[in-house]
Amino acid sequence: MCGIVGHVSTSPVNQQIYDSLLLLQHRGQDSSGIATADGDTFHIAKVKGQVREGYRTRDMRNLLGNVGLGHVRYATAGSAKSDDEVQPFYVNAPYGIVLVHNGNLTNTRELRKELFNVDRRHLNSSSDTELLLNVLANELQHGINGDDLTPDDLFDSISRLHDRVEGSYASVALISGYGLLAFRDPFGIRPLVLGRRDDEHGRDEWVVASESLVLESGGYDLVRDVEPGEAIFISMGGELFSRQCAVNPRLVPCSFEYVYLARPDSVMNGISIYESRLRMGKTLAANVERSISAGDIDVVMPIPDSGRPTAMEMAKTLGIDYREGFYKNRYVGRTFIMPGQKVRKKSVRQKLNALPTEFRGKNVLLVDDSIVRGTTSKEIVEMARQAGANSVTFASAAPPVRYPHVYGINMPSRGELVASGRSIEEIASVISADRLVYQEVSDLFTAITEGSNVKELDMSCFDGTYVTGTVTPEYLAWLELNTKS
Ligand SMILES: O=P(O)(O)OC[C@H]1O[C@H](OP(=O)(O)OP(=O)(O)O)[C@H](O)[C@@H]1O
Ligand SMILES: NC(=O)CC[C@H](N)C(=O)O
Ligand SMILES: [Mg+2]
Repeated sequence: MCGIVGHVSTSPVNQQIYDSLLLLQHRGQDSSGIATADGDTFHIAKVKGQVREGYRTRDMRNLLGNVGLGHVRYATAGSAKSDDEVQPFYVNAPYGIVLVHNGNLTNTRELRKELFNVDRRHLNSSSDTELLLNVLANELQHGINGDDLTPDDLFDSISRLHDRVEGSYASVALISGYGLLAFRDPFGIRPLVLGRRDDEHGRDEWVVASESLVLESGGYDLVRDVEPGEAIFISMGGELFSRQCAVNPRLVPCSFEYVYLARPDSVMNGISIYESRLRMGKTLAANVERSISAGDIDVVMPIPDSGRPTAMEMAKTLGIDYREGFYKNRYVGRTFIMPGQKVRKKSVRQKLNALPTEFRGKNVLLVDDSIVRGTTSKEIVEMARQAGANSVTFASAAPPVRYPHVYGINMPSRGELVASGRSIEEIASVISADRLVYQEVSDLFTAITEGSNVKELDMSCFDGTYVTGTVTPEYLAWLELNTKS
């Protein structure tokens, strides 16, 4: 679940991309990259770590041009540490293309072989994004009719790319001398929105981004979500073309965006993330009410940050005091998307601190958006007890995560998931909670989709059903053996 952005502007675009990436930081902290197109020349800057620390003034000065793209990475394929896998990726033919990608491809083994044996393309990393770019380049190379590249040539290439590539991909590419291409996989698993604003002379300026908050902050109007399977091309001069490039597009967005990944102030596929989290609180409160007796809970407390909206709504629905007993160190990022279990565990303690006055002698209901590996909940319950809590009930806005997430969230291995193969009582015992209450899968579906046009959701990590055909038991076993998180 990286963050991606593309800008087509009438003035230099470097600062706009930087600002957009800052707003998407919560989607990836491993590394970041910016590419701009200045005539026929690409300027590219790639940095490790977070946006604010990464870029130097001289990097920014070199990023010339009015068209460009950016990326913040949370590695879900290949390695978070490798310099070679920092996005964007570049190929010099045809034309010169740079590309950024949010998502995860699930037929990488087949693509890798095909690209080498049939297309004779060299791949220099274990990143799936490099595969995606090379498929695009190959299809474009063989799909140009006449001397000039037309939007139709581009869209035909994306149709062929959809035929070859499986998995999730929201992507933005710059094509040297031509413009900016954005496309979304045929299930729209990962998000992408389109925005427009007028410059001071009334000319169009465009943005595509993973989340709508980027648009609001830059003064863009939300035009719409890019449709599943659709490709959008914006020429260097700001003319927009679009086409549905998939044969059977179906909107099946990732439910985990609503649970955890996206910022609450974004609207995704027409659904406000914040409001969906409030609805999760309502349904979860009903579940808690069914499983506890009066007096079991004195206060409702969120696990900052992502547990907040759900906890607030739960407190209101249950008619119990809402208190903030954990104080967050704002300088520690999101722990779940950090690479490596050791650093994740250490960071939970660095990030959250318990205020004993809020815990002493109280029966607390701790609310989080999800329990994945159990790293956070285990530490938090222990901290609540050390701070003097009388009893600890834990509630999760997401149902038990029992299956790998293969579409761009780093949970490829069942063995790591605390809920895999365990009953709810067993999970409660692992995290040392007195009681543990989970959201029901059907309630989560309703909470996310209520009042919207979204009819299906990818809930694979909760129910084990994968929308793309290549995710077989054999693939999952291979993934488990071949990925380290
Ligand atoms: O069971 P686990 O493997 O620990 O994963 C789940 C936890 O990780 C996330 O928090 P994170 O610190 O990443 O971000 P946040 O500040 O947005 O809550 C999420 O909100 C849960 O608290
Ligand atoms: N989280 C993502 O979207 C990551 C994109 C890509 N799979 C990578 O690892 O770089
Ligand atoms: Mg959290």
